[in-house]
Amino acid sequence: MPGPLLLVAVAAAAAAVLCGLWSKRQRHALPLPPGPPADPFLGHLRLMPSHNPHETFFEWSKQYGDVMYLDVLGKPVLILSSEDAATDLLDKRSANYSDRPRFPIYQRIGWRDIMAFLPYGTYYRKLRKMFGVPFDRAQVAAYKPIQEQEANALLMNVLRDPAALDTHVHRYSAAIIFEITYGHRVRSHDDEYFRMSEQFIRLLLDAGRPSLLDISEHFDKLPSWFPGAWYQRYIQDTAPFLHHMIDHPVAVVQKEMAAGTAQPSFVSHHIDELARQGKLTDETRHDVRMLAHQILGGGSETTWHTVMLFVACMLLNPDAQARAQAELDGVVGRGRLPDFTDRAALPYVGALVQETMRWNPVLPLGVPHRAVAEDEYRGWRVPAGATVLANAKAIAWDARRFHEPHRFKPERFLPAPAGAGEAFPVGAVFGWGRRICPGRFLADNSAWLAIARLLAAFDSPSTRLDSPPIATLTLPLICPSPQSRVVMENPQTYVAYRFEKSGAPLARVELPWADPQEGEVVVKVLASGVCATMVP
Ligand code: HEM
Repeated sequence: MPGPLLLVAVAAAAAAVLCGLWSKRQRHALPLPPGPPADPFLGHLRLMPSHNPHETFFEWSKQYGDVMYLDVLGKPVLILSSEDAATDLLDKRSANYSDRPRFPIYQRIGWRDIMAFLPYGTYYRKLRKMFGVPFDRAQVAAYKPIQEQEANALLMNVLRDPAALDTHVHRYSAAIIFEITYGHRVRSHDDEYFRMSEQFIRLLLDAGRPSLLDISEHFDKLPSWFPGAWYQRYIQDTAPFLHHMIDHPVAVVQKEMAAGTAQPSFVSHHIDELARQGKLTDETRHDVRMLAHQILGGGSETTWHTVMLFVACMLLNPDAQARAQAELDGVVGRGRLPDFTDRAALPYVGALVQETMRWNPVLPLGVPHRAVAEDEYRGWRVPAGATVLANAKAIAWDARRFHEPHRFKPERFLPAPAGAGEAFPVGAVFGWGRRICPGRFLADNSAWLAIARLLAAFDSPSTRLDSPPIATLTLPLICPSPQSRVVMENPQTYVAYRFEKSGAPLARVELPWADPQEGEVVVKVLASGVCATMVP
């Protein structure tokens, strides 16, 4: 005879199973979230925008709401266009929404084990743990000297060749990553690693951005003549190069470690640690290689685009630039460059960095998540396997959270009464739940430093490139004394100096303020960068 406790347990289990079946059936009967009218066979395929899908989704969300359903060749896609919906599903229910859809192109070019594209599971969690510690909030402080050194190189490069600003900013973001990851210092634009990262970006751009079609489960089944079959060449071109890019730098670190010349780095740390634990195998070496490559993939282009976006924002919003420069002048003065110790005293510059990130999120649809099991949300059914996209642009431009969201207004993030006290949309910028960007603390420091120093040293370089220099100075490139005293020839006009040596232009400096008074300008060429001071 079974005891009463066992009977109760069996009855409870049966009830739970029946309840589960019943609620599953009931959930299955729920309607799908709203969306534009679909074709009976192709679903929304023909409506799918090939360019800037986030803009189209943003427009659709005004009609269909913040939880929108699309069907792409039978694949369910959910678009979340509000902070509430994205937080409810991707943060609060992240046990179900931390998976990724398959990325067939990426898998074929060699990114099978790239953490950002891995399904949520044991292997992903292992890699995320290995990735996490060196980039947590406290640990990233160790990288500040690298960021400062590269910010100085950025200023010098902009000074020498302002027209190549984009390349200089790319070098800044890539060089930080290369030194942290492989202990490799980028010393020139011809650096082998920097060239590799340029070629990598070119390949991505040449091939075009993978579209929503590429994340479809059906991608593998598409014939090569199918519109958009450019991927065939893309895979051919990219795979061997990527292989080299993934393997080579780690092989170099291992050689240097054997020779005792390796600089401390993410790779050397993990190899040492694995060896110490007796776990250094081909398999774990592969993990380290893929993680190291992931740091560049996740961290370089995003930071580069953030800084370039800042330049665009300054060209469009000179008042915000002037206000940030006034704050820098007041706190830092003009005799040195800002550094991390000034950060807390520069609230407007901090808000300006945040507003740059909000105004045009670098990843406007984030990275897709995937619902593992069927779910119910606000009375709608979310099918198992649905791709879930958070529309960062719609969230960052939500008029219920941000006043005049289309306008660039750093002060929105300043606490009242100085500003509107609005909350920075972390999710829209850095993602959600267990998949939130693990490089966000490093990224935040890199973006802040580059922006603060560019503001301190230059005044919209790209707008002033065409201004003819009004004074030509002859200075050696590296000044023998740290200070060179220069008298301005025409103080009323905009200041642009060309440094020449033996008649050949070496560099041109544009001083960071627009209306100098009459007097002398002291141009300091410091080991740590360039700055200039007005002497009344
Ligand atoms: C301003 C710069 C950056 C922005 C805007 C940014 C943004 C993002 C976003 C939106 C995601 C997707 C999160 C999600 O799935 O919900 C992501 C993922 C990721 N980011 Fe960043 N990121 C930046 C810099 C970095 C840096 C510097 C690193 C490396 C040090 C990095 C490494 C990664 C990795 C590894 C992932 C994948 C995480 C996962 O799937 O678990 N990112 N990032």
